[in-house]
Amino acid sequence: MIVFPNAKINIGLNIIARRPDGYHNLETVFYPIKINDVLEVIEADELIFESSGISIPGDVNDNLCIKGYYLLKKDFPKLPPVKIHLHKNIPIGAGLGGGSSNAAFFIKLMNEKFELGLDADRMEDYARILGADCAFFINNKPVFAFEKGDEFEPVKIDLSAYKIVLVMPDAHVSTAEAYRGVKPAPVKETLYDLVQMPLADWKRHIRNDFEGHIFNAHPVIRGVKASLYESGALYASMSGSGASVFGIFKDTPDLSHLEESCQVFYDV
Ligand SMILES: C[C@](O)(CO)[C@H](O)COP(=O)(O)OP(=O)(O)OC[C@H]1O[C@@H](n2ccc(N)nc2=O)[C@H](O)[C@@H]1O
Ligand SMILES: Nc1ncnc2c1ncn2[C@@H]1O[C@H](COP(=O)(O)OP(=O)(O)OP(=O)(O)O)[C@@H](O)[C@H]1O
Repeated sequence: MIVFPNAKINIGLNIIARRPDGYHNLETVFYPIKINDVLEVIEADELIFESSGISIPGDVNDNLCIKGYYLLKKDFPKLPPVKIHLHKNIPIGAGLGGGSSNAAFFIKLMNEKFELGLDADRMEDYARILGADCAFFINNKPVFAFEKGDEFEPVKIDLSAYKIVLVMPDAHVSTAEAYRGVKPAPVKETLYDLVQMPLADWKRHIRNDFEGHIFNAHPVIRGVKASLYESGALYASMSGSGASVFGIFKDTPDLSHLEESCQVFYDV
């Protein structure tokens, strides 16, 4: 069975408080975008993980698909071994939730392939264990997220009339690095209300709290955001913990001046 895990962007990201468990409470809006990996699972004699495309740093046993397999295996001991092939297109260290999406799609795939009978809520519960971003990808619809980013309220946002462009500069930011540098603060107005404003007003009201210190550490990312505004973006922001930056445009912009140093994904 083959599935196509997609990426997400964060529209707004406010880090509100540090939690006793070391994580942070936040507010964000997750919006799915059309940059996809390819994930194939077939039955095999032993558990095997292979990947192609962008190389994935770290130990194979830390791959979120393998972690997902062992998580399900604990509760479903009869699960047979599988061979997992992941073709990686979603940039890593990008704030696009690629690994998290792989984990959630792996759970959904296993549920369907082996008829585990899990409903969406139960799959979200498994996904939450693997990472804060993972649960969103179970339903994979635009949502306002709060707590660790793994509790949701539906939100009505439809950007289909616009062109979303995603730029990945030559910089990588790890999520842990991003959280280490941020000062949590309560919000004056909840993002849940702010995203209901007209898109033209987002620029003045909707922020990503990671941008300040990440832009200082990686000025190239600040430059990309400025370029997107200069090219006519109605709204532009770093996604999640970076390093990718998205712009929302009325019409597809000409970003050829960025293409030498950055990877540009049009109309995602
Ligand atoms: C930046 C975002 O992508 C925004 O959507 C997410 O908050 C990150 O979610 P994620 O990559 O799934 O995060 P996890 O893999 O669960 O955690 C990675 C590290 O990020 C930090 N972390 C993550 C989520 C959160 N609400 N508070 C945190 O402090 C913790 O230091 C944790 O050790
Ligand atoms: N399936 C996977 N795809 C990509 N990275 C994975 C995967 N499974 C585990 N990882 C690990 O996650 C790390 C990337 O996570 P990191 O949070 O730094 O980047 P990210 O792309 O911004 O992801 P996110 O937006 O989910 O936080 C990689 O270095 C890798 O070791």
